[in-house]
Amino acid sequence: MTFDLAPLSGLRFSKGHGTGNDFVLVADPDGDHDIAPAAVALLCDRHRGIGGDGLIRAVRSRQLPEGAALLETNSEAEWFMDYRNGDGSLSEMCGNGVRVFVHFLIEQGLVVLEPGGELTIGTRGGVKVVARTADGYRVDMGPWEFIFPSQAKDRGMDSLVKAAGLDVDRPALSVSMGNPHSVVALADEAELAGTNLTAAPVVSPQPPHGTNVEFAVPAEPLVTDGVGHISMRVHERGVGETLSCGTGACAAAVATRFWAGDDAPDTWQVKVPGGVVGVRFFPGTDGLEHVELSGPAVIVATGVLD
Ligand SMILES: N[C@@H](CCC[C@H](N)C(=O)O)C(=O)O
Repeated sequence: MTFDLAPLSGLRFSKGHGTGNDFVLVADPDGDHDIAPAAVALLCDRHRGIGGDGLIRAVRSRQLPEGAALLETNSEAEWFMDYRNGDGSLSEMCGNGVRVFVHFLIEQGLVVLEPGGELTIGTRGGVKVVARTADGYRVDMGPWEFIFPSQAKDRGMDSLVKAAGLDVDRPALSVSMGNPHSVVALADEAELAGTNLTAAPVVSPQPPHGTNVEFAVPAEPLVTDGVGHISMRVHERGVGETLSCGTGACAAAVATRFWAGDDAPDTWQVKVPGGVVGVRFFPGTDGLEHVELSGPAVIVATGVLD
C-alpha cells in the first residue's frame, strides 16, 4: 500500500485494547485530522503500520455533522467516538472500542471520571452512557433488534452461513446492535476450534450493509448460578477474525437467550479468545429492552507519528 502519512506527521497516538480487540487511538478535539480510509488502513497494518483492528479518533461532537446532530437531543455528548475498521470502513458501533475510548479520554486528561461516575458520548450508533467500574467499564449499548424481524419470529433463524471447516451451511440469526451481526450456534468447542475464519464466512441473505459473523457455543449446562455462558469466535466486517467483539458478544447473548426460551437469564458471560465480557439485559427508560456490555479497557503505549 502506498499512502503518504506526511500530513499526519507529529500526531500523537495511543495503542489500546479491550479483551484483545486492539485499536490505534488519536485525540483530535477540534476535528483537524479527518483521517482518510487508506491512512486508517495503513496505520492499522500490523506489518507496515502501528497495527490494530480499528482506529478511534476522539473528536468533539460539535466538529462533526453526525455529532452535532446528536447534540440537538443530548447536549451531554461532548465527545464523539469516530470509529473506523482496520480496512478504513466506517462502523456504527464498537463495544470494546467504546470502553477503550473512554479510558483514552481519561488518560489524555480530556475528561475526569472516577469509578462510579458516568460519561455520555456520541457514536454513529447514537448516544451511549458509559459507567466506570472498579475494574473496567459498563456501557448501555441501547436496544437490540432483529435485522429480518418476520423471519426471526417464525423460525429463530433467518439466513445460512458457509464457513471453511464446517461440514454444512449453518443457520444464523441476524441481530442489530446498531451494527449488524449474524449469529451461528455450534455444537461444541471442537467445532468452534475447527472453524476456519481466515476467510469471510458467506452469509445468505446478507444484511443490507454486510455483517459481522459470530460462532457461539452454548455452555453445558447453559446456566450456572443464574448466569448464562457462551464461548464465541468472530469474523468482523472490515477486519477479519479478531480476539474479541463487544457488539458481537451482545448479539451472541441476544440470539442464545432467544433460542433458549422464556426461562433464559438476563445476565451472560461471553468467553472470547481474548478474555471474557459481561452482557446484561435490562428495561430501558424508553420502554425497550437494552443491552449492557461490561469489560476491561487497557492503554498499552503512546507515541508520535513520524
Ligand atoms: N470489535 C467491535 C466491532 C467493530 C465494528 C465491526 N467490525 C463492524 O463493522 O460493525 C466491537 O467490539 O463491537
